[in-house]
Amino acid sequence: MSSPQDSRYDLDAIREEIFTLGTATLYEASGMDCLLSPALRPAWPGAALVARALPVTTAAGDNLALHLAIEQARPGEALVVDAQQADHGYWGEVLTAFAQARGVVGLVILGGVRDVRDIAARRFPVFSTSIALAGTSKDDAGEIGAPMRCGHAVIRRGDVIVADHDGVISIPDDAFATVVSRSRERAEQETEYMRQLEDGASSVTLYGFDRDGRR
Ligand SMILES: O=C([O-])CC(=O)C(=O)O
Ligand SMILES: [Mg+2]
Repeated sequence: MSSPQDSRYDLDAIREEIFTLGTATLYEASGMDCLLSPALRPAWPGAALVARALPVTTAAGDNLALHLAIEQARPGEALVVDAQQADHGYWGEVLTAFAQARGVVGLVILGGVRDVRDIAARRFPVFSTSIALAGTSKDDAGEIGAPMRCGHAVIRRGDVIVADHDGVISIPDDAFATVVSRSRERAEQETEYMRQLEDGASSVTLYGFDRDGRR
């Protein structure tokens, strides 16, 4: 299993470039089924995340697994949680403070969060399917670290999670270097397209069509 320790890819060195490339470019360049649910949205404007995934599954309406997962997480990991998309406040300021103290760097949760003003003040990146007030029980230990399916993507511990204003993707470590280099090429090509469009070119011609829409 890959992990932050044995990874070949230094995410810290490339984080700013990944934020600039963005999930839309990384996803298109990957050619992979690596999209998590489009229902996942940032809990505060400007939240962005590049980190190693620690997959977690909770019972609906129960957040004990999140407390346990923070204890088990390695610094630099982000929790990627299937909380059954239930509208409960599984996570808030208390868990954010605990996570930050342990070096956990973000949260992606198919479920609800609360205390978003305080989470934003702490600059802790959170992506959730809802903002929800309802509390949770603490009865079920859930599953921590096991591979997790989300849409067409399967998320394993140590996969690279990228999340921003456009969405959330998950890329296996051994594919990440190729995805980044293809993304750089794609971004360069789009910069050139933009230059030509601003000079009066048409996207119809740039994409290789004639005026009747034929290639
Ligand atoms: O208390 C909870 O279970 C969730 C929450 O609001 C917090 O972490 O602050
Ligand atoms: Mg709270």
